[in-house]
Amino acid sequence: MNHSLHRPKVVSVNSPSEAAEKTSNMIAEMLVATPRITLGLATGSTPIPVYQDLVQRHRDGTLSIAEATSFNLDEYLGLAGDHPQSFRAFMDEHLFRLVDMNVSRIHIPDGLATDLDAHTKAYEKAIAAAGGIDIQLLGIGSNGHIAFNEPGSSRTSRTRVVELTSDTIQANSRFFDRAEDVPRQAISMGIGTILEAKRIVLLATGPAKAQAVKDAVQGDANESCPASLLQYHPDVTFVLDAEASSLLQ
Ligand SMILES: N[C@@H]1[C@@H](O)[C@H](O)[C@@H](COP(=O)(O)O)O[C@@H]1O
Repeated sequence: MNHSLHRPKVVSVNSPSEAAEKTSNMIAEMLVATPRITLGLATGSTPIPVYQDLVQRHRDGTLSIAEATSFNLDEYLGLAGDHPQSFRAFMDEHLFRLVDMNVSRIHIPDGLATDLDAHTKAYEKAIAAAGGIDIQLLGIGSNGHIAFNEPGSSRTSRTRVVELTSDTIQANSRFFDRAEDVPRQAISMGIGTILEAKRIVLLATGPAKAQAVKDAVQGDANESCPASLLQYHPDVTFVLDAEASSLLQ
């Protein structure tokens, strides 16, 4: 494990759409240079314009994702992949069905897995067997969470079942009819898993992310802000719009 701290690179632009474009450029450039790449993918509202941009490039004939392998960060426990609020359904809707990805190389935790210990260990093994993640896309929760690694998650955590905090349940309730419908648990890659990606790009937009971004980039690296633990990785880029970067000094 890497024990030295690094200052993350910050790319700050004006609008959310420019931030998404910078992010999709990084991913597309890597895909064009190395089509057999392994992508780490994220859900949430923030990456939607990144996926739209990748889909557009595919439609324009300038990008193929056919050779790539992908691993998503997380999935709600208890939701089937075809449940409309599952992260699998989100990815199908925003990316997988709209590009030429090979379904056999798409990986996302199974919210209905029964032997969770075996399932989470197999997920880690599959990442390793694919040669590790070449570029991991991340968003950030307003409490600093990455994937579903809530405050208090260890730097060495691996893919596992996690409890969601009430702020996260509240924030994600906008996708559900009622807050009571939001699952209380999820399967999430760990921080240790994420830190093994060769390169990490975290996209954050909007004022609700400004404090978490400040804590992650300029605060101490500790478990109270999980994204601050990215300071242990030598190649992290935060791509921010003006609002998300507004508290950085
Ligand atoms: N597990 C996901 C995270 O991967 C994501 O970064 C976060 C922020 O989502 P949004 O981009 O919608 O603000 O939400 C969820 O909790």
